[in-house]
Amino acid sequence: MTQTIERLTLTGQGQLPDGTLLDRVLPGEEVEVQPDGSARIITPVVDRVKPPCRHFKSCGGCALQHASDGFVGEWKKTVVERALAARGLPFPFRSLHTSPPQSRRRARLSGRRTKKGAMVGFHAKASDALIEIPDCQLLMPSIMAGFPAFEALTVIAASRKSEVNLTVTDTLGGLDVLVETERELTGPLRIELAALAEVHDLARLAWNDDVVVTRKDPQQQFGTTRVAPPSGAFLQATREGEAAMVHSVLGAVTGAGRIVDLFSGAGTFTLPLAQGASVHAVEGDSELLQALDRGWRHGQHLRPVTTEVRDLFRRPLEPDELNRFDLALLDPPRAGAEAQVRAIAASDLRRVVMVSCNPVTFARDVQTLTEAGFVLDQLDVIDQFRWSPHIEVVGELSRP
Ligand SMILES: C[S@@+](CC[C@H](N)C(=O)[O-])C[C@H]1O[C@@H](n2cnc3c(N)ncnc32)[C@H](O)[C@@H]1O
Repeated sequence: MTQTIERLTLTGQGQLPDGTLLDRVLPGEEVEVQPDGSARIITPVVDRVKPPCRHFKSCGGCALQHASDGFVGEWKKTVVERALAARGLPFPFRSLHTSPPQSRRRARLSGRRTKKGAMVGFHAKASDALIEIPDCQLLMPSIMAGFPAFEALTVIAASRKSEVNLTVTDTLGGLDVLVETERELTGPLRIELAALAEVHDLARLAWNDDVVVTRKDPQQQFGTTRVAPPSGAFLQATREGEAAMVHSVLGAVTGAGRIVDLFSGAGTFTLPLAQGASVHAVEGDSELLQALDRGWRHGQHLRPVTTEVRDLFRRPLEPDELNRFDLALLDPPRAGAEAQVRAIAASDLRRVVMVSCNPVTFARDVQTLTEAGFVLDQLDVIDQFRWSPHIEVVGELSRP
């Protein structure tokens, strides 16, 4: 029976009128559901394109390679617009950034031992099956060139029964690799791993919570300042996406001399902001703040930066603490910043910039602010997780 795809869900799956969810389809397409639950496309829409990566059908790393960039961009905009409309909020869209192919600078890969050696890749969607990705179109070429090292590490770290996780990050010094494994780090193993890092020219190699060797500074460039975040630390997914977000944030803070950067991480926004304003960076992870502080101390021509380790879900900055600043920037995790936003609503702050990776919690938090007199003035949509359903936004809010 031929049926028509009604819409895409937030996970990028196509939905039929009876609620059935299908992968790799687009709204308006006529399909037949196959006995294995996959879709046979009967009538494609014009937005359908040939997936650029040959692994797309099997690999779970991408969900939307069958759609044109134009379609994906419009769809991501619509997801944000609908999340805001559901709360009666406007969608003052200004710009859309889409990161290019082969630009992802951080990835969490899985590795497994095989009879011949090891395989490293992404999992198939919702499956234990591991897919090798020699022609991946997502990851930076520098990460693709690191696969011999990842495989050699997997041979050491994994057993035939257990998988290992490899968090790999492209840094200014080369690849930074964190191996998460059940195998314990012993003295002889440490020597073996240090030699492996040498052979493969890794910048840094960490084994669970231990840094085995730092051969080159695993730094990132935040504005004019270089920071070496801890192994496996959060980092915006692409340099291009980060640049677009920093550009939006800097454009939104004109004239603000004292800024509080909430959920600051290792200083992605703090340090570019510190080129023109004094910044108080607040974050729950002390190692990230130590890295930020070290970067600031080595930076040049920066205004004062202070740091504070604080759980902003349990102990948000109170209104009297917020009133010391001209503007608050927030970049919370997916759960949003409910408690912190309530405190901002009750403060005297008149300018807020919100960065978010979840349109649903973003809309909830914006609503709290608009109920306290704020207006969402403009919004930039950032697609740095290309070909995935993830969306980032930067919103600028003010109140008279
Ligand atoms: C989306 S990241 C943004 C980090 C930074 N702004 C950046 O762009 O690199 C969210 C940050 O919130 C921090 N975080 C998560 N839960 C927190 C909490 N309850 N209190 C304070 N910080 C928290 C994480 O450690 C992480 O650095």
